[in-house]
Amino acid sequence: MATNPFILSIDQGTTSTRAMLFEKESRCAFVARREFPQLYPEPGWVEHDPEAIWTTTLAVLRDALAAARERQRPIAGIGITNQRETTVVWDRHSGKPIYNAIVWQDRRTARHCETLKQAGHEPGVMEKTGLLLDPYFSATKIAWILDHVPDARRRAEAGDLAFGTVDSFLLWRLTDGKVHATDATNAARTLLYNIHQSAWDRDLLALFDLPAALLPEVKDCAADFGRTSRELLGRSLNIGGMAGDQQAAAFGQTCFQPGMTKATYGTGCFVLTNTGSEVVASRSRLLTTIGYRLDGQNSYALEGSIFIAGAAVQWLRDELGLISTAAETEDLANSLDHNQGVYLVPAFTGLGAPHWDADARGALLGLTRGTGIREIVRATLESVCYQTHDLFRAMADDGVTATRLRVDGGMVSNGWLCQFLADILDLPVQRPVQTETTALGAAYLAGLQCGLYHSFQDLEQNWQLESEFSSTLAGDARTTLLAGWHEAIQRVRSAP
Ligand SMILES: Nc1ncnc2c1ncn2[C@@H]1O[C@H](COP(=O)(O)OP(=O)(O)O)[C@@H](O)[C@H]1O
Ligand SMILES: O=P(O)(O)OC[C@H](O)CO
Repeated sequence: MATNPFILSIDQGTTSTRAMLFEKESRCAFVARREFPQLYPEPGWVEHDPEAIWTTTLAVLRDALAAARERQRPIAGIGITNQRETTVVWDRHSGKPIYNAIVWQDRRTARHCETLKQAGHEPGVMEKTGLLLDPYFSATKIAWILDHVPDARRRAEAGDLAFGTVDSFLLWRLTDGKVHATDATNAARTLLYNIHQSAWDRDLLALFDLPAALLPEVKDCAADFGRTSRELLGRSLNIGGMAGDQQAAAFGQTCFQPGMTKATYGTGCFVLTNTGSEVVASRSRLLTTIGYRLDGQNSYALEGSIFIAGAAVQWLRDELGLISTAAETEDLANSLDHNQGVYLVPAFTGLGAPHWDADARGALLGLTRGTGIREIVRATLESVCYQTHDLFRAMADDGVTATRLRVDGGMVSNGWLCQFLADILDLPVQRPVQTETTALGAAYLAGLQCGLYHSFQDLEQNWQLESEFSSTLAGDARTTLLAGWHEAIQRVRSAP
């Protein structure tokens, strides 16, 4: 292996695409980032143009390769991590998508899911996939495309079309159509993959009326995913790591032992607890998912998914105009001793775990004549912490208890948020030095595959604590705050 190489990570997220160069010891040496348009063709629909996903990926990749060249450093391998569940169907011959990418947040298939639920299919689906019948996941999105794009179903059955989550689509393009593959963590979010047998499931394909010919091969998270096309990048680089972004973040946080838990605060918030080789079937409407697969062995996780976290701060900035930057929220929240009884329930796209109430809508409660910007901002940050608390309570009901929480994502630069989180969870909250853990996790997977790392210990020694936040709140104050929150949640539920 060449000396002192970088690992290149592609992080294709919901609102932007990033490429980063990592040093072996986890320092990020370079970041390129491009945003791309969010498309809302109808209420409740969210789409991306797959060509925008592709062109932003190519642009950030080229920037990262130029940065490595400038520093005269080789690239050991590429890791890919991605927004999960988002669905692309493309023509195998031309490589062109036949419809826009239907994004994980899209609710257009709510009725399809409801029909399947009414017919009693949810318990069987949950048993095999660890997921619920919700429009969040890929299967009903694929069916929608086949049912609405002329001739798509026939072409799918003839083997002319390919389905992939964003990782697969990018891999196909990067390898010039040579590789149609995904990894176990992304496959586990489709509603078509049996997480016990580690195989696409024929009965699930029949239930959603989807031909197997659409599907990619499923690999380990550290595996030979092929090489980048020389025509495309001028270099043939090994793609050796792949994982959905939340699983990659848990890997980047080195949550390798059962019980270790991370929460990533970006657009949404996703809490994952490692459950090791044990598949914990949630009784509390959390998701069971594959945390990572290495050497053919699954490590499982319990997941709580909150759809709106940082997006609520963006709403304060862009829709309400109450702040001009997200960072201002810290001082505004800090300037109050108490929330003054004001609660925001940011159910802008319904409620995720553990409620899964697609029809709930947001509300601001407890307003008085004295309520101002500071109270609303504080209620917004508090809502992110209360939602996390509800996930932890659900996990505890499932017999999974965390003793501390590792946090990452754009929001955790907000120290007030981290402190309130520790107060409400009554748990130590640990913020690492490297909070770009999603991209780092993909880099670690690629680094394991190319032999830059040899064991989990190599990765664990990279993890460094930046700050630990511990609860300073008295128990009865916590109980009172949570009682106010739960009353607010009841007020917005569509069917309490
Ligand atoms: N200091 C801050 N306080 C509160 N929220 C913040 C702060 N900085 C960023 N955010 C929020 O974090 C989100 C960005 O995080 P990021 O991890 O980049 O998200 P994503 O990868 O989902 O696009 C935005 O929604 C933004 O509003
Ligand atoms: O792109 P992010 O960071 O908002 O993450 C999206 C999740 O993967 C959706 O499940």
